[in-house]
Amino acid sequence: MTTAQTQPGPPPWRLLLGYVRPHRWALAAGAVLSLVTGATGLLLPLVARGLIDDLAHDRAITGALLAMAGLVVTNAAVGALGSYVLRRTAESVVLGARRSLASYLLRLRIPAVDRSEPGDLMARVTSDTTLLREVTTDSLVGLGTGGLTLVATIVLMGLVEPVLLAVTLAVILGAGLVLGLIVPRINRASRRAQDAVGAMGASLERVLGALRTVKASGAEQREEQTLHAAAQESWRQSVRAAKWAAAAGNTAGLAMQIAFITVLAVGGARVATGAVDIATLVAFLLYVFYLMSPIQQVVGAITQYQTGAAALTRIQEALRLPAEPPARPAPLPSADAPPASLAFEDVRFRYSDELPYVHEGVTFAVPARGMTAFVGPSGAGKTTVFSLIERFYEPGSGVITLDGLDLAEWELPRLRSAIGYVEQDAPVLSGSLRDNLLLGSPEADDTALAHVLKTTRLDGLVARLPQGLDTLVGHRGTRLSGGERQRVAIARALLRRPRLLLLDEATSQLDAVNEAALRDTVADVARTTTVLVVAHRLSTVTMADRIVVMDAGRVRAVGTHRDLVSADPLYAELAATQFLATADD
Ligand SMILES: Nc1ncnc2c1ncn2[C@@H]1O[C@H](COP(=O)(O)OP(=O)(O)OP(=O)(O)O)[C@@H](O)[C@H]1O
Repeated sequence: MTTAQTQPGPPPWRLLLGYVRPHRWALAAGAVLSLVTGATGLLLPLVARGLIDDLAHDRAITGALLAMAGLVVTNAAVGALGSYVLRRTAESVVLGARRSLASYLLRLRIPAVDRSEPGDLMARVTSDTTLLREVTTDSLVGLGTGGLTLVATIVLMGLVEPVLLAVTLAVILGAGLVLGLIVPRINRASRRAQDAVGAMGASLERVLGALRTVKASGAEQREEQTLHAAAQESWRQSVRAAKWAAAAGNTAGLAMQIAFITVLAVGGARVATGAVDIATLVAFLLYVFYLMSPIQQVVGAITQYQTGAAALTRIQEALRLPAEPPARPAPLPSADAPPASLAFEDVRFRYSDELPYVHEGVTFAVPARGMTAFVGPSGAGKTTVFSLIERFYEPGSGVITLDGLDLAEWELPRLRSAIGYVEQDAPVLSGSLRDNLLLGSPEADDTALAHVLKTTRLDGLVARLPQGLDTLVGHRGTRLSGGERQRVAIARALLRRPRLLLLDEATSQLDAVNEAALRDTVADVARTTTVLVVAHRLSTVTMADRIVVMDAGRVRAVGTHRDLVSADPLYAELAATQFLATADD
């Protein structure tokens, strides 16, 4: 995915702190509860010593027993509570990351979506965010509690014997340098492992999105190889990360052993010269022993953080993709809203800097009300006209106006709420028929719904289905026929009572009866609103009020069917050869 090629941003921990900040008090409470659990654990030996003492001196042991029982119960209860609070906080951090990322992805600009793999984006929301869970608990809390203990122990060691502390710190510093070499390797391997998970998500999405074609092409085995290769790569990199993490843990352990031996040697020499007494050396060695646990904890936190940092970087990359500004949804046009007028003025546009221009100076004007058909050879830039009207892309130069106002001046939700758009492949979303119809107008009442079902001739289908409007249509509407999907898409757009209807006509899929009915519906709609159709049928163009003929990114002629057949050779040729004439033409 090309998000991986975006500029490096701020360090990932900043993003993590952003997600953790709303939960900082819960996290601190969890950390304090963990410390209290540790402290109550440390008290137990003392109470046990008192109990043995009481037994030896023939004293009543009830008090000591009660104290012990109380401590055990408190330790267990506080421990459980602490662990619950920490896990809950970690889940809340994951939730926050998922929500912000999901909201951001919905606002992505279409060019960013064009360059991304949906499966990889999905992996960033589902898999990468999950890794924040361990980072929050193990890394942050481990670093906090382990770091505090470490500093406290080092301060005490300094008070006991500064020279031996210097020796210990020198060994720790050496280990730190080795860790400095290992840690980036864990980060790199984790990053590659997560990228491979993303690649696997992308491959899965590609295969499952077109499983019928994959099967029909007998391509299962090749696709399987791609999926396996991604899974294998993730395994390989995770194993590599595990290898380096183990090396880091062992380096810390080894460093402590070396520190212990060095302190013993240097301390022994100092005892021999009388610089320190033997009791100081023993006390210092005990501290070196105590140092082990917080150091392991801090190193564990750092290595754990590397996996999280790799995930955070991937999340950050997705959050840096170009997105539309956040905006409140706009209300749909009222029933008496006037139809919109539209104009393109010398519009030049290309999909990206490396690609040739699709529009090389497109100019046309469409008055409010009536039907305008766009025709032209495949690839002439007709659908692109619609994409620019919806502001999925911005023109390189020239002006597009709706109601005389530059599209750039329109608030995006208000612009889109004025438009009903039926894409050529009429996408239907998984869910019920009702969900699909109400997608763009959740407030539409039953009367409006019934009316639209009738005009798009879906009423018969709904009546036939046992669950009626609540029938599930399957992933991408696979349980509907192509023609039904088309009519659902048109019904969805009509329910919005658009001031401008954009209809990218499918090249096939409607039978003659339904097509004639829809043609009547569109003609009806065009009496009250502005309708733009990318036309592939002669029956559509013959009823259009005006036809815009596009070729090679320019408008070559505008007129009625009758005018153009005689005036424009390309149109005459298209009319004769390319339009799909229907039974009743
Ligand atoms: N998202 C995109 N990224 C890059 N190029 C694109 C994109 N969409 C379309 N194109 C290219 O832009 C050109 C115009 O496409 P457009 O879909 O507007 O053509 P069209 O006239 O509607 O064609 P058809 O009648 O076949 O639907 C084509 O050459 C196409 O390959």
